[in-house]
Amino acid sequence: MNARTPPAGPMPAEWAGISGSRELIDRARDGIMLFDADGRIEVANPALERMTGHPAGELAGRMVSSLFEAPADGADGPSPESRAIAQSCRAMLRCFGGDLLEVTLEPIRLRADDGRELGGCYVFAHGRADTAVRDFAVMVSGRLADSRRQSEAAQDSPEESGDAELRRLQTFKLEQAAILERIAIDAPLPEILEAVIRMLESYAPRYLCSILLLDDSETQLRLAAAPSLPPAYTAVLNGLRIGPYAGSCGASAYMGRHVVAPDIANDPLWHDLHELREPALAHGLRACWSMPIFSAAGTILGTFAIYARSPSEPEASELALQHSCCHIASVAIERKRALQALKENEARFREQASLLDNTRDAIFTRTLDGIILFWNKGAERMFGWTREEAVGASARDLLHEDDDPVSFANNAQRIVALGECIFERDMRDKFGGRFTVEYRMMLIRNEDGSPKLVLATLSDITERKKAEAAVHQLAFYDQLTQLPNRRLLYERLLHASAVNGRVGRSGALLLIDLDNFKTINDTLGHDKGDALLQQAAARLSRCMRGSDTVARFGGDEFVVVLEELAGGAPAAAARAEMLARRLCEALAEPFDLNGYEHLCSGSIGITLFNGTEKTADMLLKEADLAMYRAKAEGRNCIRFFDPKMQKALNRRLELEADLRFAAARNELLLHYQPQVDHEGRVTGAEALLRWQHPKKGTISPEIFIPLAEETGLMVPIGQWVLGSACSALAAWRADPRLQALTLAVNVSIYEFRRHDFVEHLLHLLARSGADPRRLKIEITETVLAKNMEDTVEKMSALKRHGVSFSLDDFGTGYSSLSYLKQLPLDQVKIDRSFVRDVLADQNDASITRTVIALGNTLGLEVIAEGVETLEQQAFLWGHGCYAYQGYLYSRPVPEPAFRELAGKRFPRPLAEPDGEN
Ligand SMILES: Nc1nc2c(ncn2[C@@H]2O[C@H](COP(=O)(O)OP(=O)(O)OP(=O)(O)O)[C@@H](O)[C@H]2O)c(=O)[nH]1
Repeated sequence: MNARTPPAGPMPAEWAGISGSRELIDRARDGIMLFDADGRIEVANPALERMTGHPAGELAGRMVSSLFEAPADGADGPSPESRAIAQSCRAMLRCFGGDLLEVTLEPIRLRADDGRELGGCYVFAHGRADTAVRDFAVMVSGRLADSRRQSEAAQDSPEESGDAELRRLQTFKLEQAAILERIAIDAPLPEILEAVIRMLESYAPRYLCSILLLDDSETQLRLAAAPSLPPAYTAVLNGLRIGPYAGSCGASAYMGRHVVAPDIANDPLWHDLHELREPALAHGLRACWSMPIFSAAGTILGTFAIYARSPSEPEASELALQHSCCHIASVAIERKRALQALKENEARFREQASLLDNTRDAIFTRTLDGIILFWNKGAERMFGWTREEAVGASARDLLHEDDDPVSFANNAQRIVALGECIFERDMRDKFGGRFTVEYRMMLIRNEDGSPKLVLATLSDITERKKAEAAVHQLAFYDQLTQLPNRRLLYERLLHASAVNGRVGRSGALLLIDLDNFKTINDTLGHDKGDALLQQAAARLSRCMRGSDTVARFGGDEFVVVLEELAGGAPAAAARAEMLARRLCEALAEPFDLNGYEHLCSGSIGITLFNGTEKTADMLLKEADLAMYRAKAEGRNCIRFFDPKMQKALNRRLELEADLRFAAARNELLLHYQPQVDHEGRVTGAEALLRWQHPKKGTISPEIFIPLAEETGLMVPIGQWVLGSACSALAAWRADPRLQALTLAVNVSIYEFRRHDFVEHLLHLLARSGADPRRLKIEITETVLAKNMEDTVEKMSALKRHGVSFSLDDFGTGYSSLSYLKQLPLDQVKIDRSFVRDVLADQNDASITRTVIALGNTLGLEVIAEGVETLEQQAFLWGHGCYAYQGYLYSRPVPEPAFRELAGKRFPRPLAEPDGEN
């Protein structure tokens, strides 16, 4: 009791036996008053005083009616409708200052059998009255009424009857306490319910009781306890269907209220229930009062019935007892069911935990601070820590999260922000073993949404990672050297270009080709070749920074990609060259090929890049071009790709493409340059090839002839030239000015080397109708360099048909006299380079003289080309050269112009100029 709250007046004598009653009244939340038969307040509890504002102790002694605004039934306020317990009703309470307060009133009025008022108890509440308080008030009021009745009946010996009642009550209380204890120790429910019944039956031996429980379908009642009822009756009672006319219990459970059948034999509720009524009556059960057992939530759990052997209705005290028993039964049933639910939950949890234990994955939960709360068997297997060791420990220590604190801090933030996260991580177990996991974290929240804990699921993906790595290794690495292969190189190159472009830096691509590597394979064997490639790869790798790539491009070629070289292009070039030198030096160290010492070198081509303008293929082509230059310039050296080189290359490629179709498109044509004798007469012409390009105009033979030679186009072009020359010669036969002229045609070594060259030429001559004696084939010294026999044979064969031969560019090569003697030549031609400076350069003059002398000695005609001045002509004439060709007479001209020239007479040579060299 509150120290400031004074006791609510003295307790009437009858109340003294009900232990704890005063305290319950004083502590009740609801207002309680007890009044005597005159309607005078005996006790008013502190709650009532607080409600009404009346000073403490002031209510005791006042009339109940003074507290009500409008008493409904005359003197003492609302009149109860039943004999003892009326329905609750609304009432207006008069407060201390005169204010009115509307309350719910639970009236418990007590009357004697003759209808006399015995006083009673009122419970006031703002809402519904507390059922415990109400039950208590009912019980206390019942006891009070009984006690008053008995004291009236036994006026003579009040002490005696008071003592007996006190003992019965004490026994009842003790039994109640014992039952509560059994509930607390979780004794079986049937046992407890039986004890409740026995408690009432021993207090009131004239009664027999039963407890029935509503089944799950909520349509039938099942027998829970009825120790004193005849088994033949309980057998029929068990399974009783509830309903408005289903006997006292069936109706009580159906309607949810106290149902009294004062005489079973005549009661309408029992009327149609023969199967139950007959055995009841047969066993002497005449009255049945059934009360619903409510749960705390207000649902019906079952019924508690009291049977009497004679027709009767319950006294208020009996009702109070029944209430009390219902209450205890309700506590027992609810507790049992709660325990059952708890056990089922636990079993379910254990089952789920065992399922979690059966998975291969490690599953654990941790607080947000990282304290481990749950740790499954998978986690034990994965980490080596037992559940006992792990639960309560810090995940940070157990899982070595400090190895990577930043990442764990990030993940902790992510999980709170996003609710879950997945990542891969290398982990360590208790014994230091390492493995890789896929780590999934999920945030578990409280009902209000606040973070509660983290559920972690870890799958060991070490094997999968290894398999992936092996596949990756096969796909992206060279198996011999373990260097990145061509595929990975392309990726890195792409990445490097993109990065460099973004940051505005240059990168470099180096192509390294080992020099004469083939020889090692050929001389020492493939295994030594392999060993050299492996060692070379290792050396190249050692020279690299981590960010650079060295890849095996194929065969004995390696590619190095340098990313983000500092400074502009010149600095980048210098840096690339420095590294290339280092690479050369590294390769220059002797290699030990399983006991064989081998010296090796490499040729390196370098190109620079910036951004993604050039594709990987373009860069590789550039580096390749530069590398070939390095090879061409003696190997074991470094060359940069020069953009000019590329431009020339591109032009060449274009030209080559055009040249391929030039003949078919009629872009090729022959010009004719007259050849003149010392009398000034035209004796013939040299046919010179011209290419009239539709866009680029006339293209010089000095440009396109070497191109045709390099690209293999010389043969078809040469065939066109020969065919056209033959056609021209055939046409000349009809022109008296031309019919006696010879036509000189240049034949390249490529054509001449063809096995069917002779047949082909004869075929052209025959087909065109040209006179073979008018055709002069000009060959160069290179033709003579190889396979002399074949050359002589072909020349001789043609000569037999009248074709003559001139040796072009004589003196520029290495042809020896012995060659000249063997060849069936008709003419030698002095190269224009000697003629040009013949008057100014001693050497040229003496070579020219020698060639003329030689030709004359061998009986060969000598012709000089490039004759531009009369002085040159005079010199040549003076030294025995009687045939000339050059601008002095005419440039090469189209055929119509040549026809004109053919009849012309050019000036004869002058006398040899003075001061001959
Ligand atoms: N042992 C070995 N040889 C290879 C391998 N792959 C390619 N080769 C050979 O490597 C040689 C490459 O020769 P090239 O680079 O063309 O010629 P080289 O002899 O190095 O001559 P240069 O490059 O002009 O100095 C070829 O003979 C290939 O057969 C390999 O994996 N192992």
